[in-house]
Amino acid sequence: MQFPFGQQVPAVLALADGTVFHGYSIGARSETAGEVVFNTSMSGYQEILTDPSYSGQIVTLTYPHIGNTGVNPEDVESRKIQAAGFIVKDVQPVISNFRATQSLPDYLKDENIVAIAGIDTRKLTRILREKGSQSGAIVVGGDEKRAIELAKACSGLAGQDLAKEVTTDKAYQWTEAGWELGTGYKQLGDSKYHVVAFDFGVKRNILRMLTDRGCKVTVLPAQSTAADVMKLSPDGVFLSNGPGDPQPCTYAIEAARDLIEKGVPTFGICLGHQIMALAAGAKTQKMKFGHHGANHPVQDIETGKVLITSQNHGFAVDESTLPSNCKVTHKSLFDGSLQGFARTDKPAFCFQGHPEASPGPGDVDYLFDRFVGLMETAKKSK
Ligand SMILES: NC(=O)CC[C@H](N)C(=O)O
Repeated sequence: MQFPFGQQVPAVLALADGTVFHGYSIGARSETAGEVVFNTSMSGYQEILTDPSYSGQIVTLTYPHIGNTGVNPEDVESRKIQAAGFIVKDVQPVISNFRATQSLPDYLKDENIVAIAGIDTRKLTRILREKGSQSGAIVVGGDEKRAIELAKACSGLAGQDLAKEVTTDKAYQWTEAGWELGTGYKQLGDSKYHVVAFDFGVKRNILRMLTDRGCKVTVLPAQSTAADVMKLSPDGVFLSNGPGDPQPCTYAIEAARDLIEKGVPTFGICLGHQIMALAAGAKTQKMKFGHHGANHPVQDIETGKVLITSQNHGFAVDESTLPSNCKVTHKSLFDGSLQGFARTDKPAFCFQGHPEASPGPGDVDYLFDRFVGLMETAKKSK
């Protein structure tokens, strides 16, 4: 095996089923455990690492060459790396990108993230697809026994409320808009709407997509109540993405139910979609290996159009449990699972995938316009 960074620091990855992979460390010299999931995106490793929805998960990328474009301080979806660990096939020793300020391995080391390269990620992905996601552990130094022990001791994500772990401590205003070559991130111009966003682990690009559409955004901690939100007189409420199991987030389910009942225009993404479903009385369940990638086909049921979407979820709403005041708007063409629904009695809708992409295609960004449309209609009828 060739070690591209000179020094060979062995590392081992073990799965809870006892499978072991030997490779080399490209991050912190430590150990980590988490649920191992595979992501099929070909680019966007920095956005993936910093997506708070990956908290508690060790991510492996199916694309084999990672690190080619280095990292930069702009392409982050939150303030730090959130994934519990990282697994890749080959890390490139040469960085080629005009925006790069650091190599991926140096970034992983600086952020104290345990990561392994040089393993057969295709074999690993096949195991996860066939048997389903499972716990795993990476141990730098290569102690197989220790890695198996750690993997077996890691309990997985079902029943875990991680939204309250990753959320902001305090409310804050968000004014950063989309990125442009030459100028970088723009700032909010004139604002037309005030959106209150629940931070269950929100990705920054979601907030930028709202700012780009003239929304002034106030971000609130996950455990804020409907009364906290109403005090801010919002035109709309946004329920963010986030890690872990939606079911134990009872505080969020209750707040969402109250706000939707009051008729406040509401938009939910991913964990926010699951919370909106639970608030409506539907049920969620753990998926076998989830959806993680930037190339997932989803059908818009109203138009029949097929959209290529970004996805990152391990739980899903059971469509058969949706009450009659919810209509299905989107479905996955990979496995037929529910991807979006709208309330028929209230101005509220949600999407399981990631319309903000980052990384990924922008096929579903019209959902942000739909949210603005709901706020506009509500404003006019006031
Ligand atoms: N990206 C997300 O919001 C993920 C939602 C939830 N944690 C899941 O895995 O299904």
